[in-house]
Amino acid sequence: MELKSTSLDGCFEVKLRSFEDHRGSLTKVFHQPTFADLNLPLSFPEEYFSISQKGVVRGLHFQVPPSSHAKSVTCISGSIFDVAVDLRKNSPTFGKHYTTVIDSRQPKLLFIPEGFAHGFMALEDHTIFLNRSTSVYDPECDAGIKWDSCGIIWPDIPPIVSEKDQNMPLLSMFNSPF
Ligand SMILES: Cc1cn([C@H]2C[C@H](O)[C@@H](COP(=O)(O)OP(=O)(O)O[C@H]3O[C@@H](C)C(=O)[C@@H](O)[C@H]3O)O2)c(=O)[nH]c1=O
Repeated sequence: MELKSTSLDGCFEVKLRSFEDHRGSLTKVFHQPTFADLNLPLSFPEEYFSISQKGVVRGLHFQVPPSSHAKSVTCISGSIFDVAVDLRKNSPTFGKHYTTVIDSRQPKLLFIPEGFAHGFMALEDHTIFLNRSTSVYDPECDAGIKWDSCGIIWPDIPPIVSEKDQNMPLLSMFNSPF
């Protein structure tokens, strides 16, 4: 695993190691000693995957205090256009975003610290997104900002968005608790 900085302080890409042979491949998404060496969190009490068809947009999500958390996200089938938005009021990059394509065929993680919103668009049918969070899901603290309110240039694919996400507040109207 190899850490790469992004334009947002504290948000990292982590290149994953794959072992390939005639059967296929094996890729590690978590290795505790390596995460410790890279100064990344070691405890991820909730982990899940979602399956999306091409064009599905999920986000931009986060949990507010006292249940805010960091995330380690990746794509294990298909590919995603992944986005992190800095919501830390005192950050020089407040309101700015980082985007990257995560392709399951060239696997990498995006590590998103507390104080960020996260979202993605699935670029292929049957895309599988894998998320690990440093605290469990807390519906009381589950929050978001509208996916198209942050100046992100999304891929030119008709977006499929849930009603919940379509009704999220605009970034400009959002009073960040971070
Ligand atoms: C996010 C989440 C949802 N759920 C439940 C609540 C709900 O009934 C159902 C679907 O939830 P959502 O519509 O919020 O799922 P989804 O839109 O896929 O939410 C995810 O979006 C991406 C962008 C992220 O960054 C993730 O952290 C997460 O917020 O799953 C959990 O039990 N645990 C969780 O961690």
